[in-house]
Amino acid sequence: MPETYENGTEIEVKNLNLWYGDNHALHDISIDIPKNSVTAFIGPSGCGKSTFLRCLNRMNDLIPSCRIEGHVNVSGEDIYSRETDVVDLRKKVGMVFQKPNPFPMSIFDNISYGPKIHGMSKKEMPSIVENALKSGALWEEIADRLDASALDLSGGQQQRLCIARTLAVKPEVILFDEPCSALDPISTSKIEDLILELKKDYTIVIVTHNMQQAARISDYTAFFLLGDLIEFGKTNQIFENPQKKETEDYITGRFG
Ligand SMILES: Nc1ncnc2c1ncn2[C@@H]1O[C@H](COP(=O)(O)OP(=O)(O)OP(=O)(O)O)[C@@H](O)[C@H]1O
Repeated sequence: MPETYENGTEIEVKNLNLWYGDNHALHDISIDIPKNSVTAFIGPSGCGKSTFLRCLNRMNDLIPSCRIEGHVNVSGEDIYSRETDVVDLRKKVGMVFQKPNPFPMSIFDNISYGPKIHGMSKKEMPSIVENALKSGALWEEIADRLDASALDLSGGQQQRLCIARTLAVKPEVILFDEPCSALDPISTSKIEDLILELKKDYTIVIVTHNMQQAARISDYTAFFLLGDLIEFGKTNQIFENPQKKETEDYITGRFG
């Protein structure tokens, strides 16, 4: 595991175990995720990537059979402590899902929804919406139709809207769960460019099935297999000089 990071550590996970009923799905995971960087989680289907990602903003709380042991600190805060307010946590640690999921309302209302809930001032809403759409690389395409339904946007635009919606509440971390798997190559490349831009201001963690994508956009890569974190390191080291045979087999396409 890398020891120190240029921008410091954003997320510290220690000895995290997770069960769905009797299924022990994550085994004693410990990892330090660097600030203002892109960290990719890779591994074959069912290895626990999405489950682990969801641990980082307590999305698994919504699954009744799920039990978690261990520690997760986000910018120094123990997110599984009794005092943690989950709504505040999910503001700090935003999430973008595999399929774009805009609300069935206007573009403007999609972006202003979160800021309103978090009590941001109504007067500032137009500038909050504009800034979020600019940061989400969507403003120029839709500035003249903020009242149109978000559902009329293309799939790629919807995904950038969902990213802008996450940015509008000013998170510190953004979790991406295979954000491009429903998108064409051009939309995918726009999202990848956007992620590279966003890492200047945010800590990014992305689950991807696409190893070329991990190699293109991530600074660090974690390889998971059957609920174990097998190897974690700088992306070029993981891809060019993996230390574990399982990583090498996966990277070179021998399985998975
Ligand atoms: N809601 C759930 N309830 C019960 N078991 C689950 C649930 N979600 C995931 N699992 C199980 O946990 C394990 C890890 O699944 P997970 O979806 O995290 O893997 P993954 O690596 O993200 O897979 P994929 O790449 O296919 O999305 C699998 O055995 C899966 O069946």
